[in-house]
Amino acid sequence: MTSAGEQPDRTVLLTDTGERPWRSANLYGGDEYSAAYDELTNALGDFLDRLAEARPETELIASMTESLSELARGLDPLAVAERDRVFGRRTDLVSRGQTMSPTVDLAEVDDRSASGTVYFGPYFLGGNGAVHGGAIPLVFDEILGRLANASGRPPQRTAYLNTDFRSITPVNRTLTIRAWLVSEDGRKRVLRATIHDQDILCAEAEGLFIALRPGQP
Ligand SMILES: CCCCCCCCCCCC(=O)SCCNC(=O)CCNC(=O)[C@H](O)C(C)(C)COP(=O)(O)OP(=O)(O)OC[C@H]1O[C@@H](n2cnc3c(N)ncnc32)[C@H](O)[C@@H]1OP(=O)(O)O
Repeated sequence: MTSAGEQPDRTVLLTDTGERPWRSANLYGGDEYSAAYDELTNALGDFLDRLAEARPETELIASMTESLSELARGLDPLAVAERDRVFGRRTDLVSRGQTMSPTVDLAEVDDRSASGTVYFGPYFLGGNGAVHGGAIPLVFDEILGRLANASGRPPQRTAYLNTDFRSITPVNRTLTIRAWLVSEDGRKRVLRATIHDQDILCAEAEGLFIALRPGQP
């Protein structure tokens, strides 16, 4: 633990270029708008990570609060209907243009499986170096949801998502994530996923996804 005033050890957090591992190469090949939006969500995620690590003085807290409030006020008149929003809807971006869950960077994806990496920064810390137990199902829902919805399948919703925490999931490490289709029966699709820290199984999950009927919300 770092006391107030000391610099936290960033050596495990940053690459030699000074970038956080999960903040690099975030494009699958999007357009200029996507690239700009990606930069925005990267900056926001980076801010959240640094805020989570910091112990600012009262004066800085007040000044950051004012800056953030001003930015929020600037966005107020720009609110649009859900279908027209950008946040979380950019499938051409590795992050999907969102900061709610850590970026799941999928290197291999086919109709039945997906694998890649995930990196939980300090924002996702639960305690004692372990990722918050709520953030892990979030990532499983993200990868299983993407796989369930892949390859032109009708939109799916998660009916259940059962997670087993097998050992702590460490923050600030690049972890391996895998997901695969287990079975398909009419509208029901069962998928499983794992997160590993090298050869250590951190967590695993099973999800049931149901294909929505036309008009079903
Ligand atoms: C930009 C894009 C990015 C894309 C990338 C996006 C990534 C993120 C994806 C996130 C996805 C989500 O989190 S979605 C948000 C979280 N989930 C939800 O809010 C879902 C809330 N629940 C529902 O809406 C509903 O319960 C449904 C749709 C799941 C099911 O309702 P339904 O359509 O009426 O179907 P129903 O007849 O009840 O069930 C169909 C069959 O499934 C079985 N079944 C249903 N629920 C269960 C259950 N919990 N456990 C066992 N079995 C179940 C039934 O017994 C039945 O079996 P049988 O009798 O036929 O054998």
